[in-house]
Amino acid sequence: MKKLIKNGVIVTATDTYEADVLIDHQVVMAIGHNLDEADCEIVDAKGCYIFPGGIDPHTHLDMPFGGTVTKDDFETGTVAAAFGGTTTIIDFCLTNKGEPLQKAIDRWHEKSSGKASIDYSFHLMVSEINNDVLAELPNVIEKEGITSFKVFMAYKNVFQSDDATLYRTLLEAKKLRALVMVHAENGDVIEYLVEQALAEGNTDPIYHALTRPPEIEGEATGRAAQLTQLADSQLYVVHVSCAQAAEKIIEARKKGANVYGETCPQYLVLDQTDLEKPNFEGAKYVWSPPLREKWHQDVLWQALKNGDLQTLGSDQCSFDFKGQKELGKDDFTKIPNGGPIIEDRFSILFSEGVVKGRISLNQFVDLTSTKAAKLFGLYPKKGTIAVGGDADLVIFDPNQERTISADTHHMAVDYNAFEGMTIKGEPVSVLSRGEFVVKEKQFVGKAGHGEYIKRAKHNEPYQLKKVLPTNS
Ligand SMILES: NC(=O)NCCC(=O)O
Ligand SMILES: [Zn+2]
Ligand SMILES: [Zn+2]
Repeated sequence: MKKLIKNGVIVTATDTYEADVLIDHQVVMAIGHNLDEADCEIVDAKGCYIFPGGIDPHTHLDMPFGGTVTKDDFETGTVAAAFGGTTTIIDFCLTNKGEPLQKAIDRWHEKSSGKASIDYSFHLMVSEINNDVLAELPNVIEKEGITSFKVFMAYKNVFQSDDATLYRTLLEAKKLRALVMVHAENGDVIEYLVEQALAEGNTDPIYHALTRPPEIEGEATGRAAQLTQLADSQLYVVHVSCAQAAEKIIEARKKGANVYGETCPQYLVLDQTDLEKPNFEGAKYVWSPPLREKWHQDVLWQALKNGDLQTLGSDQCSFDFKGQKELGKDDFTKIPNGGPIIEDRFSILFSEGVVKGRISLNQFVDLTSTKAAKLFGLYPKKGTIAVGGDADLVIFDPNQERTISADTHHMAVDYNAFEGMTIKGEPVSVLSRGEFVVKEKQFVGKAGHGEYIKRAKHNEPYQLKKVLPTNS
């Protein structure tokens, strides 16, 4: 059924204006005033903003890590994402050395197919470059529409690749017009610092942060940026946590390099002292890169405001405290890294960013949706509100307040890292391709509604299907 959203204020990355939105055939059919109401379900958005659906470019759902598997899968993770105003996620497909890339991609399709209630796509981890991989990569782009490759510079003996692999991936990505993503930390030095800490009997969660100092992230970010310039390629640095890494991105961008950066809500709001919480509670705050001293937050906010960092990912990677985080009770290196954030990414940025005057309303949309759509080949199908684009919309009440809690969140985990934090501004209703997924704060979507999206190449527009006339 056609829908007409009336009385709301549309906000895109560039404009803020009052207009109604007519939805049909899954897309935005018209934007304006006095639109034809015939056969329409009328949705009143009075007092609300209408935002493009959030795009979370960094999730790990149903992902094996450290001998366990993330608690949220494509079913629970996408329900929680929808409650939080996110209508598209891009998840990381992990690969194994020696295994055909297609096999890994098929495994990720099996994990997600029929489960997601919002649209999704994949990035592909590249851990080695050899003739088999080189032969498969064009197919990954053409057949699967996977146009971003992830290289880990950390997690030694698990995910970590060497510099030659990163450099060769950058060269290949330039040729194929894909975007290379890096987890930028110096894994070799981390391994040495970890060995030292354990030898001295330092096993508490805080040592996770102390063995991964910010210089280690800054060094790896600078190295990746330099290799990108050498290859004349393009780079996206995931989960930037500190001033040292942000500085390297700013420096590279000033030289005209195609280097982009993402940060995450945890680095904007939480800090290293959380790792010192008693009764092993610090384990709830183990991310890589780790939480930093509080002053880094100001640098990250400034970088978001100035456009030096372009996106906000959640890095959703959730493990229960009981039974999963507890694996590292006697040894911080065994604490599974990551946390549950997919649900609160959008509202935390609104509350801490827009409400507190750190970023504008239009920057909020750019950071949570538009820039990711542009960088990852989804724009203008997604990432804005425009005729012909998918009707992925968030009806957002800027005055509603909520206190974040594991008792009320929709993620599958037994804790929330932002427990007790009050946020202002909440999605009321969320639509994915014209269908309500969340209506008046109730989940009304269904597993399997979410479609796998084959993306366009880096910096190329997604070719929209022709919009059908409203009476067809
Ligand atoms: N970030 C984190 O701690 N866990 C997820 C895996 C990764 O992104 O490095
Ligand atoms: Zn990472
Ligand atoms: Zn991640």
